Amino acid sequence: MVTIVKLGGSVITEKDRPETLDGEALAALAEAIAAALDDGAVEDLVVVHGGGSFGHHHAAEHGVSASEGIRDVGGIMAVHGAMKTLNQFVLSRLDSENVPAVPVHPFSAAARDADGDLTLMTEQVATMVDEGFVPVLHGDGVVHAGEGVTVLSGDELVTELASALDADRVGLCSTVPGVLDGDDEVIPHIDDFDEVADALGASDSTDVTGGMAAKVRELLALGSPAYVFGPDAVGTFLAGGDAGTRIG
Ligand SMILES: Nc1ncnc2c1ncn2[C@@H]1O[C@H](COP(=O)(O)OP(=O)(O)OP(=O)(O)O)[C@@H](O)[C@H]1O
Ligand SMILES: C=C(C)CCOP(=O)(O)O
Repeated sequence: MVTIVKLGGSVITEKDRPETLDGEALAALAEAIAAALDDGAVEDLVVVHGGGSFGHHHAAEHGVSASEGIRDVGGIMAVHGAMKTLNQFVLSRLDSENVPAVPVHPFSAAARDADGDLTLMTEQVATMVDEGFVPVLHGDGVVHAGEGVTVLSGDELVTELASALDADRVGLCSTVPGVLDGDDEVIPHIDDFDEVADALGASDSTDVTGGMAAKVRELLALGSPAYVFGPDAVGTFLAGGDAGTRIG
């Protein structure tokens, strides 16, 4: 019974201030994860986190996105280094809650072909889970045939991992309480992109990977239901309840 949860970069960082952590938000999420593992609500857990003001700031500055690559090693390392720093904060916060969290840096475990299709190594993630660890992956740079290095979003990692590990539950925790309609009400269920396309926009802050529209698209492509919810609902999601918007 594998659960995958993505901690949105816009939740765990102050997205409009470069390389600024939202320590309180991260601590609350780490506590909720620890509680769900302690009381057995979740058995096998994989955590992914986004870029927030660590990844997206450097990606925008160096002109790299999920489709436009760069070859300048200084720029590549600025993005990757910032993401490793954020990953260290997440690991350390989970460790303080006694969650057995270990890192996986996707830069060294993934590649895109010339069409942009991703290959991600997942054997190590599966073995970590089998051995009782909680792997923590993150949005990163990825080597891309013909482009140099492009951005690999945490959302894309979530969908890859969900199929590879045959996940039972997938959740994206963002700043919003769910996917919102034109009146800012949470849409309880989405099973068709076109029905909600008009309401789906980009991110409010610097984000090179596409905001809510890209998330909904990726999650609809999954075989299993996925949820988009706000930080207050992470416990409900981990406990197996309906949180925010169900997609698929
Ligand atoms: N219809 C919509 N419903 C909800 N949010 C929307 C909608 N359209 C656009 N958004 C924007 O999408 C944002 C969520 O996407 P974003 O990629 O910024 O979040 P994240 O995954 O938490 O961050 P990161 O990409 O850094 O991990 C919301 O904060 C909001 O600004
Ligand atoms: C910008 C980088 C490096 C990470 C993007 O991951 P996301 O925040 O999940 O879209």
